[in-house]
Amino acid sequence: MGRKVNWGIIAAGGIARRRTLPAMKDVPNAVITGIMDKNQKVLDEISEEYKITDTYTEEQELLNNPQIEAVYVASPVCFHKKQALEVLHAGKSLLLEKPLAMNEEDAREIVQTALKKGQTAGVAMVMKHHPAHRKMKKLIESGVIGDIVSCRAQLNCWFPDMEGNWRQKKATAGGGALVDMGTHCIDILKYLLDDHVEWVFGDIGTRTFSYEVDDSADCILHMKKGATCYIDVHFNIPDEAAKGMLEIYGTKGSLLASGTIGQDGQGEVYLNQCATEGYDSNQKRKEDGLGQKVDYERENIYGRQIEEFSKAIEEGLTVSTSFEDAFETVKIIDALYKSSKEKKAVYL
Ligand SMILES: NC(=O)C1=CN([C@@H]2O[C@H](COP(=O)(O)OP(=O)(O)OC[C@H]3O[C@@H](n4cnc5c(N)ncnc54)[C@H](OP(=O)(O)O)[C@@H]3O)[C@@H](O)[C@H]2O)C=CC1
Ligand SMILES: O=C1CO[C@H](CO)[C@@H](O)[C@@H]1O
Repeated sequence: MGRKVNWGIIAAGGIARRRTLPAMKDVPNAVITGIMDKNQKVLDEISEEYKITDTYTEEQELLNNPQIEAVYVASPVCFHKKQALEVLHAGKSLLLEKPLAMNEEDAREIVQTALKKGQTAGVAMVMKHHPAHRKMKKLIESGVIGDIVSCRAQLNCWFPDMEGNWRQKKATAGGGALVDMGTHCIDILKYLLDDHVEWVFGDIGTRTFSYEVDDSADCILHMKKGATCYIDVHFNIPDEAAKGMLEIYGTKGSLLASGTIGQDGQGEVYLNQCATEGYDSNQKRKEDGLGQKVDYERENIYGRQIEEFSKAIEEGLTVSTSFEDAFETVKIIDALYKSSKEKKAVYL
C-alpha cells in the first residue's frame, strides 16, 4: 500500500463532519491526523467516533503539528482568508472550502499568496468530482450534442430565518443563495463548457425571508464561446420542489441531468441526440421521456476530492479545482450583484 498524506481539518464540525470525515475511511492515500474546531463538544464527539487524538481549539496549534502536511479549511466564509493565509504561511498544502473568500479583494490576496508560496492549493469545488459531471463533460467534448447553445444549472433549498445563523448575515457569509449555492452552479457550467464568462445579468434579492442576504438569485451568464447559461439558486424553494436540474442544449441534442448538483453523488443523466439533417418539422416528437439514460459509476464525491488532492501533493500535480478558477467565480458573483443592483448587464 502507498503512503497516506497526513491531513488536518480546521472547522471539523460542519460539512467536514457531515460529508468529508465519513468518506475518509475509504480514501486509500489519506489519513486524518488532527482536527480543530471552536466547539469543544463537537471536537470530543469527532475524536471519539474517528479515534483522532490530536484535537485543537486554535488553528495555530494544529498548524504547529509537524506531522500534518495538508489542511482542509471548512469554516464559515468570513474565516477563509485568515485561516487560508495561516495555512499557506505554515507551509502546508491547502484545500479551502468554497467560496474562496468573502470578496474579490480577499480572494486576490489568497491566490497571490498561494502562487508565491507554491505548495499544492485548491478550492473544494466538489461538483467537479461527480462522476456524472465528468461523463457529461466527455460527451460534450465528443460533439454528440453539437455546439452548445443554452444551459441551465439550478440548486434550491428551504432555508427560513434562523437567529444567529452565519449564512444569513452579509458580514459572515458575504452573500446569500448566490454565494452559497450559485458558486457550485457557475463552477460546474464553466467546467462542462470549458469556457469563461463574458457578461452577466442578475435578478437577485430577498423575497421571502427577512434576513439581509439574498434568498433568490436568477442569473444569465453569457459565455465567451457564445452559449447562454441560466443559473437559478434559491433559499426559498423547498429541496423537493426542484431536483437540481443541469441542462445542456446543443445544435444536435441535449444532456439533461437531475439531482447531480448536490452532496450525495447521485442523480440521473439523459442524453438526447437529434438528427437535424433533412429535419421534418411535421415529424412527431419522440415520446421516449427524457432520452437515453447515461450510466456512470457511483462514487463518494467528498472522498474523491481528498483522494485527488492527496495524489496531487504526492506527485506534484495541479489540482482540477484551482484557486485561479475559483477566483474567477468570485469575480462573476461580484459582477452579478452589481448587475442586479444597477439593473444592467455587467462585463467581466
Ligand atoms: N462543498 C459542499 O458541499 C459544502 C460546502 N460548504 C462550505 O463549508 C463551509 C462551512 O459551512 P458549514 O459546514 O455548512 O457550516 P456549519 O455552520 O455547519 O459548520 C461550521 C463549523 O465551523 C465551526 N467554527 C465556527 N467558527 C470557527 C472558526 N473561527 N474556526 C474554526 N471553526 C469554526 C463551527 O462551530 P460552531 O458550531 O460552534 O459555530 C462549526 O463546527 C462554508 O464555506 C460553506 O460554503 C458547506 C456545505 C456544503
Ligand atoms: O455547498 C453547499 C452545497 O449545498 C448546500 C445546500 O444543499 C449548501 O448550503 C452548501 O453550502
